[in-house]
Amino acid sequence: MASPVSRTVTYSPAYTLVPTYECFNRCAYCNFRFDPGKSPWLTLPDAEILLKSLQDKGICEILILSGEVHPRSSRRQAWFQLIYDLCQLALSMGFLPHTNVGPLSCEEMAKLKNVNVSMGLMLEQLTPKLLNTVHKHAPSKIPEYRLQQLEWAGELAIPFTTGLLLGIGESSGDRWETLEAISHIHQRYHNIQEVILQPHSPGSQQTFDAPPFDPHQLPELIAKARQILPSDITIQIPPNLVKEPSWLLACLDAGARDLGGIGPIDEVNPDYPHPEYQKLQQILSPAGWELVARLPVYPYFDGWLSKELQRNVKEWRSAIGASSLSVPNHL
Ligand SMILES: O=c1nc2n(C[C@H](O)[C@H](O)[C@H](O)CO)c3cc(O)ccc3cc-2c(=O)[nH]1
Ligand SMILES: C[C@H]1O[C@@H](n2cnc3c(N)ncnc32)[C@H](O)[C@@H]1O
Ligand code: MET
Ligand code: SF4
Repeated sequence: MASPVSRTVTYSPAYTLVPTYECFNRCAYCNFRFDPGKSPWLTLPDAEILLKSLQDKGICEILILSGEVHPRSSRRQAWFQLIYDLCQLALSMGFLPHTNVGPLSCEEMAKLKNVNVSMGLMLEQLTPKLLNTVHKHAPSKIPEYRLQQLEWAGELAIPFTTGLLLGIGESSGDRWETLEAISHIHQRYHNIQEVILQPHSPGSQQTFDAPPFDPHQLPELIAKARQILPSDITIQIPPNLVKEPSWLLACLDAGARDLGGIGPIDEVNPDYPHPEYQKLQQILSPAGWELVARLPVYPYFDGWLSKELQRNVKEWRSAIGASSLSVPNHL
């Protein structure tokens, strides 16, 4: 008898709030950033208006995604406070925040744990050679700093999302090393909920002149990642960056089980809109996959959250159980 195979693929109905697009780093592949001081910051009243318009629309996750203010800048404290306040506001309105705003101090991380159900930071690639190329002007991308974030998240018991950015000048050996490093951290702290395998996708703003990561290479990479990563880490692939239906299905066959946060705009890759829910269903259903909404925190981490956060999470889990989330209004 064939062994039973789970045919469920998940996604998170999400909306992205951007505290600021300004960033002191200049990653050569970035289509998001503005120079410091050249982009207004989101205000709390504007965020509240935005969030109000999202209530009762099936959106659960608020992804807080930001450009970065230098850790030693006199504006760092105000930047951090805005992020904290946005998370608190989203929570008070019933949403579940997930913050990915670049490297944080251990103290900043500890504070954000109180207002986030999970957090994230892409490890991207561990090889230091990228500091001479795409990350030449991006001090936040020093690999050891980023690895340390994963460890601090472990020490602080924060459910964490990380991932690899593919096709930015790394070799396949570099990819295995990065996956192995994630695997080691997870074996020590058991804090990594998912790993995103993100194909570099050129946009209209970037300076890095390289082709997109060839999605045809993804299934083999996913299969290898599945062997390296512990089985309780989910592999996520962004469906807007793997356009071809047959390749999306090949990625699932290879072991990917999550499509990440899906919402009206992919702020990181604005030239690649997220597919509509119905479109995804049309691709997945005939192949026997069921597309199921999930929360930004995986169930086995609920116990790591404060009682207050657990209350919000519990409500969303029963809403999902009643499948009121299966077709978000905005998709
Ligand atoms: O729409 C996007 N969501 C991105 N997300 C959102 C992500 O899919 C969800 O927030 C998590 O799966 C939690 O539900 C990220 C989250 C991280 O923690 C780290 C990196 C990313 C990258 C992206 C991204 O490029 N585009
Ligand atoms: C939010 C995450 O998105 C990734 N990121 C930044 N720019 C691009 C791009 N052009 N294509 C794909 N991913 C990108 C970075 O790894 C960042 O950490
Ligand atoms: N600046 C952060 C990083 O690169 C998150 C947003 S990137 C558009 O990790
Ligand atoms: S990828 Fe993130 S860190 Fe790099 S320039 Fe863009 S916003 Fe800044």
